[in-house]
Amino acid sequence: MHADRPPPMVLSMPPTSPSGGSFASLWRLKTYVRPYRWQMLLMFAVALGGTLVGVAVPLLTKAVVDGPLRHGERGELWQLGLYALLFGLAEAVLILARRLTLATTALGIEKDLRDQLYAHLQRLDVGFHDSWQSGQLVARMTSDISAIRRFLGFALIFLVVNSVTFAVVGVLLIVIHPLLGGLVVVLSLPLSYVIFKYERVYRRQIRAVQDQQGEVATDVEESALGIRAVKAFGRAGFLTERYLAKSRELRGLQLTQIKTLAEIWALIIAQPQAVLALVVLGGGAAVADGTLTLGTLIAFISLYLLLIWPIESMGWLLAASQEANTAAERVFEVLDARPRIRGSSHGHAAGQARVTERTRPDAADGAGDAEPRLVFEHVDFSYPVALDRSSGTPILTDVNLRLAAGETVALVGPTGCGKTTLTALVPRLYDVTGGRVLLDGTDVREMSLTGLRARVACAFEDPTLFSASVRENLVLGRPEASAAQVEEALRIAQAQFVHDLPWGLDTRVGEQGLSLSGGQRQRLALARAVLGRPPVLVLDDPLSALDVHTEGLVEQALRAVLAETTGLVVAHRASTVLLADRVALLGPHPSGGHTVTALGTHHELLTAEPAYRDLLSQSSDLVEEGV
Ligand SMILES: Nc1ncnc2c1ncn2[C@@H]1O[C@H](COP(=O)(O)OP(=O)(O)OP(=O)(O)O)[C@@H](O)[C@H]1O
Repeated sequence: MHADRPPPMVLSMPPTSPSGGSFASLWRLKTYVRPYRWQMLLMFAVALGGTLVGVAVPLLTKAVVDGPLRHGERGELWQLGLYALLFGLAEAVLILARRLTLATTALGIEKDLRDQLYAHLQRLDVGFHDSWQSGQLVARMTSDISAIRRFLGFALIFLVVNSVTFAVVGVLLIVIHPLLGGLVVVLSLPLSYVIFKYERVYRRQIRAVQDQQGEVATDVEESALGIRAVKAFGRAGFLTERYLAKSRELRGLQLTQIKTLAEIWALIIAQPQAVLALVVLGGGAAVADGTLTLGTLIAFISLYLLLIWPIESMGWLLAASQEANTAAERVFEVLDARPRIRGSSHGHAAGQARVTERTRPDAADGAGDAEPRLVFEHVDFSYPVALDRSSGTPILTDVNLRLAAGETVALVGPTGCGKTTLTALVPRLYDVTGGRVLLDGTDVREMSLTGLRARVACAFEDPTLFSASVRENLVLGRPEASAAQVEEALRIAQAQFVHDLPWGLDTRVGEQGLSLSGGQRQRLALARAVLGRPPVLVLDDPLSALDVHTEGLVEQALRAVLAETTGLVVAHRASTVLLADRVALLGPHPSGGHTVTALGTHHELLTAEPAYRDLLSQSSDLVEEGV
């Protein structure tokens, strides 16, 4: 890595050095090849058939030269000519069959691998995605998988076919003329050694290129997604510089890789030509001496010429194999990552594994004696800073909070104190590192993920809309929602503006669709969360992007929703705080991280907690009202 290179935009990076044996990762692809084994076998058989037919032609030539030509027998010539024609036709048909099977097989394996990688990425937890650059994942899904397809559909077949050609032709050459044949075989040994040496160097170089391609893809993606910020802050120049530096580095790495490849190719091309010159010289002398027939020399040279393309293509084939091996290595790095957040295999709904009286947190943490719906019990949390390390700096320490059914609690605290983090523990975007979160008495880790997420709906601070219709975006978490439920959710979130969009609820929004304002997006995200009236609603500053008038209307409707559901609401603004029955104030914990330092109604905290008053001091109307 260059010293002047900017630090990565992620907390940790996936492994970047090659691991395992030379072709260890390619070998692991066998599971994906197995369903296509018959097609693969057919491909090998057809390719080998084509090669053997090709080998037969020089032998036929020898028969023609040493037989009919030498003895002037025309009848035999016609027969041999017919054989040559049949062999030629057979070769053409076999090549056609190979190409047709190859396309469907290789594309089928590529699709299976890509589909599985995509599904795996969806299964992996948020912590994994936090620590991987998205460009690296995109590069693995696209260019790496294509490199694997090229290998399986072409390089692998020819590696096998070429090896068989070497063996068959090598034996035939020795049989035809042991001395010349032996010379050809012995002279090919140093070349094999040099190729083996180069292969290790090339492997490292190709991995560096592929990783750098991921870096460049990340830069392109970031600047495309963040184009508004880039323009607004006039940072296009800075980002272009950063991109150019990475692009230059990629070019440098590619040039080094090409230089290595060029050296291997030069050797691979020079060696057979030099051997051919020796064969022509030695063979010519033997024919002149009468120790070798002309037909044998022609057959020998024709057979040797059959080896030239396989030898020359070895450079390309080895390069393609190495590229595919490192590509497979990079794909398996993702496939091998295990989701750290999994639903319980029992998949039971709330109700089992109830909290005993002994383990219940203090009643002072809220919710009185009623059976609490949502409980944070001695919760600790720290973000995993690296894939292989389990914990970093504590963010939350010993958080205790109980929310009764139907109660709404607002989370208030200085910026960066962990409010959003605390809400993310409910739908298990992250798992607690200590303590537990209970929903209706069941540890959320003991529930099935589908069950849990059907009971908990969230609206995040940054409302993400997908490239899909408004309706598809709305029913994301509840595909079964009725039209009436969608309408109700739109009313609660004051998002009826969607009916005025060019195609109403069918209008495409998101990245490739119509651009919506921040407030509009926030209202859609809110409608998505309240759709189907989930038992637990987690809202991260739901009113932040709304104008005063809309805010009032949303607040009113949301109040009605929150009266019937249990709500955990991150509040930065005093108006949001007023949606809640009680407020949990987050502040520093003596042993690091943040915890709930005060709990009570808005008015209680205003009177008793100077820190709370300070935090809300900007909303002076509420402070005055409270006091
Ligand atoms: N994905 C992440 N990986 C590592 N650290 C994170 C991650 N997300 C947040 N943090 C860190 O955790 C801390 C708490 O962040 P969080 O977003 O929960 O705070 P917050 O109270 O919601 O802040 P704000 O009021 O500004 O929205 C911050 O120090 C932040 O840098």
